[in-house]
Amino acid sequence: MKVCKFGGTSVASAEQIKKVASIIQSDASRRIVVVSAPGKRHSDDVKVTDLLIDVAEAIIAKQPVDDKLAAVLQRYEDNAAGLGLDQKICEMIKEDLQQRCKDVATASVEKVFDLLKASGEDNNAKMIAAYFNSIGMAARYVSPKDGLVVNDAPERTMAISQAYDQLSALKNAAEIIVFPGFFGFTTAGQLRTFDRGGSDITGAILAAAVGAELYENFTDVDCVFSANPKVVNSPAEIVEITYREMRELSYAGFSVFHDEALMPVVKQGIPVNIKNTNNPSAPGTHIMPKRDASKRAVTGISADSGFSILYVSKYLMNREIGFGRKLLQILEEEGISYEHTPSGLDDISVIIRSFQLDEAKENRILQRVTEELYADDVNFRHGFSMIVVVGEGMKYKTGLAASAATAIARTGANIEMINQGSSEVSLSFGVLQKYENEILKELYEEFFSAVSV
Ligand SMILES: Nc1ncnc2c1ncn2[C@@H]1O[C@H](COP(=O)(O)OP(=O)(O)O)[C@@H](O)[C@H]1O
Ligand SMILES: N[C@@H](CC(=O)OP(=O)(O)O)C(=O)O
Repeated sequence: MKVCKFGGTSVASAEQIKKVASIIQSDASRRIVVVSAPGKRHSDDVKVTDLLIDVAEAIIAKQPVDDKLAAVLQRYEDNAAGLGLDQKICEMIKEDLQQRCKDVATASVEKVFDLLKASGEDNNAKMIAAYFNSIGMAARYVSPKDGLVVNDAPERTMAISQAYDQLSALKNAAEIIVFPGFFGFTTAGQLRTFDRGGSDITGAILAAAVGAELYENFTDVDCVFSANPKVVNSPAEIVEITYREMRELSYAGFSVFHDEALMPVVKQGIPVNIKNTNNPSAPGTHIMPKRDASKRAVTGISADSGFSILYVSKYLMNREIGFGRKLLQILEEEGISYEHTPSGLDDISVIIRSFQLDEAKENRILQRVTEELYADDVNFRHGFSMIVVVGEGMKYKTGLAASAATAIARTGANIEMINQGSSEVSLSFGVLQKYENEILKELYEEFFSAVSV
């Protein structure tokens, strides 16, 4: 059996939802359908999840929500009309949204966001199941309440082992299951959403739970490209990619597949196929445990902004036992995770996602590192991007780092950080954000021009 996830663009309009139905009808092994909230219908459109975030923000600010709720409802009304569905379903969605607004009147900020955001996929799954039924497909909406069990706050939302046991029963369902992506419930019944883009994670959890033969992830591009198609013109298509390569690429900028969606399928070796709802006969990209990496050293190049560097220098740091641990402990106590820690004899840099920092935290960290670790110099710098060159074949290719550095030098950018050491499949560069796109284009030229895929 196959589990199919349809992203926001695939369920953005009635026309798109009709494509989803025919994709499911065309292959009897497509038994579980995971859906996102309606996404963008065109580049200037707003995703329903973002409209719901507006509603949540208004609730928190104690401002009127009626216009904002109306904008959400309008999307469902348009879709219901285009699908020929009874407007009763829109009444049901309106009541659901009003009830959620009441339920969160005195709730914490996190709960307000979670409950409102999750309604996007929940109501869409109900509507899509109703549409499937209306055209004679035996289908049933299933709530994440019936098995998608997640951990408690404050840790980031993740499915716990109980979820896999409970959801495995879906493999015996007689009907096609329509399951909303993006959220689950704790054992105490608390709703929690995954990170943005998290419907990919729901699909992966279900694929693992039922032991699917394939996890199909439908989006709006024919395949995963070797670089972001919005930056590089007509990048090479990736036909096959390993889990490790995909993990590295989706970590930094390959927004087409969420990096947390790999873990559940990797554990069971379930292959993933990224496909296009608008062109389902295209073979797409296959993500698999292993592949022949002899043809090309580099598989893809990704880039992501929003990084900060904490730089610490102290003479004879290399001889001081426990210096790194104490430094990282200070970050841990501030609730900060880190990405890389390149170091020299007397210096260490810690690369951090900037959204975790604020002025007060930074000042506390600077003060503690100075006073408790007796650092000679400590500072934060912001506005960096990470560029990651990825390929299973890289370890066999000499001079690759030199070629990458030369390509970056052509843009005039200074390399602030290089990290190759531990990962066998990636080479990362920290650079000033303003050079990101130019570097991506230069690196693409360096590794992909004049080579056939
Ligand atoms: N390397 C890449 N390959 C393919 N798509 C990419 C890549 N990097 C970024 N993208 C973008 O990811 C988008 C699809 O992901 P997403 O927005 O999550 O879609 P969905 O609506 O299906 O969830 C594409 O439209 C494309 O612009
Ligand atoms: N709707 C949620 C979850 C999701 O996965 O969406 P999409 O499939 O459109 O990336 C979001 O916008 O984050």
